[in-house]
Amino acid sequence: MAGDVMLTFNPGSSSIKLGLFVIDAGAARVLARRTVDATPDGLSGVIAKALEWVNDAAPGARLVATGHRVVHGGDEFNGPVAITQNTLNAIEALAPLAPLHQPQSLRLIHALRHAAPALPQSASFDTAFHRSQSAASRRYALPRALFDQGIKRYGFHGLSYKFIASQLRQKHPGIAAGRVVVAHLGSGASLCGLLHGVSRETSMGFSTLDGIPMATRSGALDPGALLYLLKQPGQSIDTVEDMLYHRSGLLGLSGVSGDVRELLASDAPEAREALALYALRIARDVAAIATTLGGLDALVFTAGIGENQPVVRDAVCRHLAWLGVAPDPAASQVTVLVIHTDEEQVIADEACQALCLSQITGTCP
Ligand SMILES: Nc1ncnc2c1ncn2[C@@H]1O[C@H](COP(=O)(O)OP(=O)(O)O)[C@@H](O)[C@H]1O
Ligand SMILES: CC(=O)OP(=O)(O)O
Ligand SMILES: [Mg+2]
Repeated sequence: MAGDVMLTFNPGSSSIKLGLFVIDAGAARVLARRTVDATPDGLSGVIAKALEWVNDAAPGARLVATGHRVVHGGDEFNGPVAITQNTLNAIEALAPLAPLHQPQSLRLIHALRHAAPALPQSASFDTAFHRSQSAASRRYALPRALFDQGIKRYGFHGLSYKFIASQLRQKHPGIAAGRVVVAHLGSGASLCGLLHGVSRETSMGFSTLDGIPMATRSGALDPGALLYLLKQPGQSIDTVEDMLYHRSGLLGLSGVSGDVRELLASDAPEAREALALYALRIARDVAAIATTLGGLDALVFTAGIGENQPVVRDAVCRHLAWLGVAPDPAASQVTVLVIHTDEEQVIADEACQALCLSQITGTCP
């Protein structure tokens, strides 16, 4: 096929999702998708594989741009940007704030710059969608100076929430105008409270560890427990960090797996307990976020677990019966929806915006 195409990279905690988009009149339409597993050491291999995939899936097409999901945009970025040396420096400075994700994006961006130096690249930030939150929602009850030093609740999964908000506007305008909690339940997981489609609260805070338990991450933890652990003889910061990011959550609780599918198939009582605790913690945070919103009109489930696991959805809904949520849509006062998320489409749309693609491709409408 001839024509112009764009490649998107969405490095998550469990995989890298690639998207291939046709660019037409400055807009992106999906052509193909692919998920690759990537260990940090093999990332340059991912670039070679991705470029080969573009040639196979769109033979003869011209690759005109790439877009990256970058998890942390800090206070620097409130929307997508073209990657230049300056923006790259700012993204690099934020890497310690998202140690599971940011270094992956940086390796991909550098490897692409090396492989295709003239190819325009853009960055789309998970944090940008939450910039609409009030200072009260973004503050920790810490000495005020720390907020000014960046110790605040940034929130993540913003590309997913942006997509869900746009789906609600298009397909459920009445709900989009109301009080909605979106549960993004993937390997990484968080909740977002939307008021009129705008983020007002989220369960993840300063880092991607906060909020509800995840596949291998702990979720919210008493800071006192962390201090205690760090003071134990022989304990290093690196071991505690590894435990919180890689050995906790559903994996740590069950001792079986971080994958909900394996937990559901397991007979181990620890697996059942892990799933029960997961649903309770999600429901507790939905209720907390509903308080910020002043009530709840709809609950939306999305991402790998949210979209595919009715057992988890039903367990969450049962805990929220007192709020008017029921698994059976006919019996529920609160609308319960399952909406497929598409972070790749948001990355592609934002790349068109950040890179002025209609100018690059000469197809200005
Ligand atoms: N039918 C399913 N298909 C895919 N993923 C599923 C399914 N059921 C549950 N999952 C869960 O979804 C997780 C992946 O979700 P995803 O949103 O792709 O996460 P991430 O972007 O964080 O890698 C897996 O760890 C798995 O536990
Ligand atoms: C921010 C985050 O946790 O992302 P993911 O769910 O893709 O790992
Ligand atoms: Mg993800």
